Amino acid sequence: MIEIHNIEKSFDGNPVLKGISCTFETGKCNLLLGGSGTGKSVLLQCVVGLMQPDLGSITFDGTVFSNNKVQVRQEIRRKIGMLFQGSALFDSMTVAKNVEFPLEMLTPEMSREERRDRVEFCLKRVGLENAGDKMPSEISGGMKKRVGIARAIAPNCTYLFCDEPNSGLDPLTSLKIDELIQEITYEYNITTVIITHDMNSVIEIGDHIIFLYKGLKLWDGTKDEILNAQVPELKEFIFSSSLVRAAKRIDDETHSGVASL
Ligand SMILES: Nc1ncnc2c1ncn2[C@@H]1O[C@H](COP(=O)(O)OP(=O)(O)OP(=O)(O)O)[C@@H](O)[C@H]1O
Repeated sequence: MIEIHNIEKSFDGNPVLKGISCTFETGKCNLLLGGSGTGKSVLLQCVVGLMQPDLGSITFDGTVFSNNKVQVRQEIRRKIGMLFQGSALFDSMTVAKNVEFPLEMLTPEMSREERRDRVEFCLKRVGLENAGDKMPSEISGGMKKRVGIARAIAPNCTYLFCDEPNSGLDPLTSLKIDELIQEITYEYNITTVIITHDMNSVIEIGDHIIFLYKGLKLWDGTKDEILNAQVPELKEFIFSSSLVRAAKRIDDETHSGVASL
C-alpha cells in the first residue's frame, strides 16, 4: 500500500497540489481521475520521486519515501515499474531488448540466460511471444503498450504506475490493455496506479478511484459507488462522457417506460 499524506506542490507560487492525502491499495487498480491540469501527473511524479513535494509524506508499505536516505529511496525505486504515456520504447532496440533493458540496469546479478528467460516469460504474459525480434516501428500502438507493460513488470515490480495507458488507442484495444493491467495487478498482487480521464476505464477496472479537481482530492471510492457520488464537480466530470450520458438516457427511458413505447 502507498500512503500519501498532505502533499503540497507549487510552481512559482502557484499551488498545484493543495494538501492531498490518499492511499493506493495493494492488489488493486487505483485510478487517479480528473480533468486536464488538475495535478494528476504532478502527484504521480512526486510519488515516484521524479519531483520533490514542498510538503507532506509518501510511504511505501510502511517505509517513508520522501526525504529518506538515498539508499532507501533507491531500494523503493527498484520496485517501481512505469508504463509511460507514449510507451517510450527505445526505437533502436528490438522489442526483446526493450524488455531486457531494465533487467540489465536493475538486476546485474542475473545471468544473460536468466534475463532471456525472463524476457520470454514477460512477452508471453502480455501476449507477444512472437514479437521479440520486431522493432518498435513495426508494431501497432496497442502492441507498444503491451511491450511497455512487459518492460515495467520484467524486474518483478511491486508497484506499477501507468500514465494514461489508453492514450491513442481505439476503444477495443483500450479495453484489452485495461484488462491486461488488471489481470497483472491481481495475479502478482501489486499496487497499481493509473492516471486516466477515461470513464470506460473507470467503469471497467476502477477498484479504487481518487478524483482530483484543481489540486484537491474531492472524492474517492469504487466503480460501483462513482455513479451515485454527490460531488458536483465529479458529477459534471462523469456526465461530460457521451457514453455515460447515453447509458443514463437509456436507463431513464427504460424506467419511465419510454423505451418500450
Ligand atoms: N514542471 C512544471 N513547472 C511548472 N508548472 C508545472 C510543471 N508541471 C506541471 N505544471 C503545472 O501544474 C498543473 C497540473 O499539471 P499536471 O500535468 O499534473 O496536470 P494533469 O492533471 O496531469 O493534466 P493532463 O490530464 O492534461 O495531463 C498545470 O497547470 C501545469 O501547467
